[in-house]
Amino acid sequence: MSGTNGTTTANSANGSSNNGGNFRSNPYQPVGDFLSNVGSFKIIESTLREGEQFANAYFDTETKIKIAKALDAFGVDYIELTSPAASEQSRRDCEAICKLGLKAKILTHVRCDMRDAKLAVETGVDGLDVVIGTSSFLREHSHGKDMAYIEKTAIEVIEYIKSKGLEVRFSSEDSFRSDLVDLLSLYRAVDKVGVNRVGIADTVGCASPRQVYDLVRTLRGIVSCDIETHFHDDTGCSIANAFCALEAGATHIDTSVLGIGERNGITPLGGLLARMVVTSPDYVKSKYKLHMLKEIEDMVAEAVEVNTPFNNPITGFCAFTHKAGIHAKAILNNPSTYEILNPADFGLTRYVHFASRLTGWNAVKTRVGQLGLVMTDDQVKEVTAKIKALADVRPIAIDDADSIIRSFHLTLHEQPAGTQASAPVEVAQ
Ligand SMILES: CC(=O)SCCNC(=O)CCNC(=O)[C@H](O)C(C)(C)COP(=O)(O)OP(=O)(O)OC[C@H]1O[C@@H](n2cnc3c(N)ncnc32)[C@H](O)[C@@H]1OP(=O)(O)O
Ligand SMILES: O=C(O)CCC(=O)C(=O)O
Ligand SMILES: [Mg+2]
Repeated sequence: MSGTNGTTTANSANGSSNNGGNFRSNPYQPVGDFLSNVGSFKIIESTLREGEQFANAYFDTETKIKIAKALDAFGVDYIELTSPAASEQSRRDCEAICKLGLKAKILTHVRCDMRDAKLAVETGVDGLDVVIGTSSFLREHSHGKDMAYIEKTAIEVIEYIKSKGLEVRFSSEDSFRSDLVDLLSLYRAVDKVGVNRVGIADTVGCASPRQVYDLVRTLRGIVSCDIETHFHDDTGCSIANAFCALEAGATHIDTSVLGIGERNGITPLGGLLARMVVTSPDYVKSKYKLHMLKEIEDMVAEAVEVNTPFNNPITGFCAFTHKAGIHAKAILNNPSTYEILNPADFGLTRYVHFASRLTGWNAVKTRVGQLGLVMTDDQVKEVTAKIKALADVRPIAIDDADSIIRSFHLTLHEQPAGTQASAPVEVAQ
């Protein structure tokens, strides 16, 4: 099929499948680290909790249900919902989603407060994600509680939730600006009373991958329960931080579709899976319906009235577009030369640009073939020069390049004018 911006779909030069033979080897799997969970992590999908905190988000019940069903079909392990303490409708929506009978476990996210916990356990959720800030910023300027109060209340709330037969996670908010000794002693205390998971949250997006690795690794040595992690993207590290957390022994990663959340959001579902499919292809491809990613992102983008960013991993409009001639030639020979992700894994197609001044003759040769025309290599080089000449004057579109190719071809064969098509040709792959 023809692209819209001077591109054409392309498989390998001989037209064979782009996934054959030696398409990808996997040198990225860390080896020799028995704590690493890069090949067995779980996703706590928080579009319907953290995502609702995105500035543009307003999810009515129908939209929440649609998103929850799509995430479930996609294969996420958990779906986290807004606290039922937030509003009466939030509570009703939580109950409605619990009644859908999804495969994913349904969690709701509550303050470390017995009133919130009591309300939440009545909604039908499988578990509660309990949170309280532990940094001095939050202890002084948010809830005003000291560490002794936090530990005592955490234990009460955890024991209460467990007494109701539900799963419970306890997380410190702003973990990376919290005192390490305080934090570890709090986690040790909640681990002792049987919490299912402890959570580390980079609430302000300040952590670097190395800091994440160190903290998770240290925590891994302190608690025996699972470790969940939550990374904001203020400094652009949310995917790298999630990856390092897994390498250090974290078991669960919080995501949201397109990364939506407070401020500029958290680890995006698609971006995380782009990272993880490279590291752990068998696990990721067998667990998640990767072909659904675009549809889910489009659904959420529409619901919150944003466009998918052009540079979004996997689904950005040019994520699999190759433009410069050097790239195009190699991609046409073997896509792995300039692609670490295979678009076919996501139900997508790659495009090779052939209408710019950076275009080389190899890309044009492929296009000539797609148009059903025959030229020698020297002739292709000549017509490539004509495409470049026009592209030096103004941006050119697919129609322009095709017209140049067709006109040139006509001159070669002295065909009468007027037989050339102006529209780009659909090319079957
Ligand atoms: C980092 C995160 O994303 S955490 C999750 C954030 N999610 C939400 O905030 C859910 C939506 N929130 C809401 O609807 C409201 O904030 C509510 C219903 C939770 C609370 O509303 P209000 O009682 O009106 O309080 P308000 O929002 O102004 O302030 C937050 C309150 O929670 C308390 N609080 C904050 N964190 C915690 C905590 N982890 N555990 C217990 N209490 C807490 C604060 O002390 C404050 O209570 P106060 O006014 O009695 O001092
Ligand atoms: O509950 C958590 O672990 C995270 C809460 C949160 O959204 C945050 O700290 O940014
Ligand atoms: Mg958050």
